[in-house]
Amino acid sequence: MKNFTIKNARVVDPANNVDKIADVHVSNGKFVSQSPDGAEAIDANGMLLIPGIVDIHAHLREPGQTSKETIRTGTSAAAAGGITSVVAMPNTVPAVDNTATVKLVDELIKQNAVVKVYQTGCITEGRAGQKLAPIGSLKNAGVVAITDDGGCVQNNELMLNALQYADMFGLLVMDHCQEATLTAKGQVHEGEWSYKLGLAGWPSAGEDLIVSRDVILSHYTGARVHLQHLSSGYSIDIVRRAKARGIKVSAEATPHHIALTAAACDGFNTNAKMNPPLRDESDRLSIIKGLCDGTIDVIATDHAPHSVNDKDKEFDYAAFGIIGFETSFSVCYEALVKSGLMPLEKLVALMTCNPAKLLNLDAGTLSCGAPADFALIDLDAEYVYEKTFSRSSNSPWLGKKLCAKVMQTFVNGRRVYTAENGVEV
Ligand SMILES: NC(=O)N[C@@H](CC(=O)O)C(=O)O
Ligand SMILES: [Zn+2]
Ligand SMILES: [Zn+2]
Repeated sequence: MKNFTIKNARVVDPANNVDKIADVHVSNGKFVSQSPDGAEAIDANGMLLIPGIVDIHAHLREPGQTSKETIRTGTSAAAAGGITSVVAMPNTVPAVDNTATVKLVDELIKQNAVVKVYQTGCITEGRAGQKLAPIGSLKNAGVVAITDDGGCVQNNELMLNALQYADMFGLLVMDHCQEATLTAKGQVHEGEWSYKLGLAGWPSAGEDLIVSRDVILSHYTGARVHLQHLSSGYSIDIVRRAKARGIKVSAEATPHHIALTAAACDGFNTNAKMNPPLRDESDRLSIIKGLCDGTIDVIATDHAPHSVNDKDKEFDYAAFGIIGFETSFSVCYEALVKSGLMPLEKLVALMTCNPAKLLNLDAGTLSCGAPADFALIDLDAEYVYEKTFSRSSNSPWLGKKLCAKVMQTFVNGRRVYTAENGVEV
């Protein structure tokens, strides 16, 4: 299927301000302006056609934790979610804190990835927060950002140095914002549900402190900083004010913090246990306000697979994190667009061109000459979320009814997924 035209789709391409019924032409893996020679016609029948989703926060677990996920299983799940570019976090075993590991993972990606995968490197050696990783070498080896995700650099001087070094190399620092003394023992958001369940509380002040610290350091150094998976309403106020002052800060939110609150932990549901925790309805509404007014730039899944062994235990002992690739678009569409809170074009921007722009990736648009990465979605479909291509099944939406189903996903003009036949490698 080298040359083809998708006909009669509702094409939404926020990078080009497009929302109309149109034909989309593909030749040799790229979007082109006219129907190419010998093009096969594919009737999309009014389905939604969007640029492939760009997910800048995900855990693929390879190397080291392949019982939870592999690059093959993780990227298969991504394809099923309409995601064509994935940015992998470096908290693998070993952690991606040196060039040799970047090269090893690159090989694994080349051999196994179903969609495009970009790597991040660690801020500190072994994510231990003691000594900077070789940031310049990591950049030369191809990482697109650095982060100690899963943990947060507590030492302010080290973080200041990280921002300065990364800036010299044109690398973005992404931070998992969490002050250790306030959060180390936390299980669920401190409030109604920590009291009801009798579990250790996790105050949002732990996030707010580091968000403030990072804003201050970004202001001081002039370096960019990106705040991962924000969960606290007050954090979003801090980012809003920082942006108004011209500080180079960006932020992301996850589908679960957009759609759920701590109430999902009722019954000690470990599939609602994650880092940072689900919080109050007021926090959820602040996140949505932040997405609508541009304070939060990006939606990213924080796809975090964990095996049944890691999850099916007492709440205190269960691992933090949920899978999110396959449900991301459906969950956000329902919470944001179907609810009338946000136009479809805005949601698509938050999931495609905004994240691509943040990391300067050649993705997120249907522009002529761009790689033909796109997804076809049936907005009217309702379905029960059951099977998962992920090796793990730690999702609060398993067995639940969702809407807006990804029907087909294309990478470089090649169909890699259909709802009918699954992943085509
Ligand atoms: N989000 C999570 O709850 N867990 C992530 C780590 C992280 O994103 O902080 C994981 O690697 O399992
Ligand atoms: Zn994190
Ligand atoms: Zn993460």
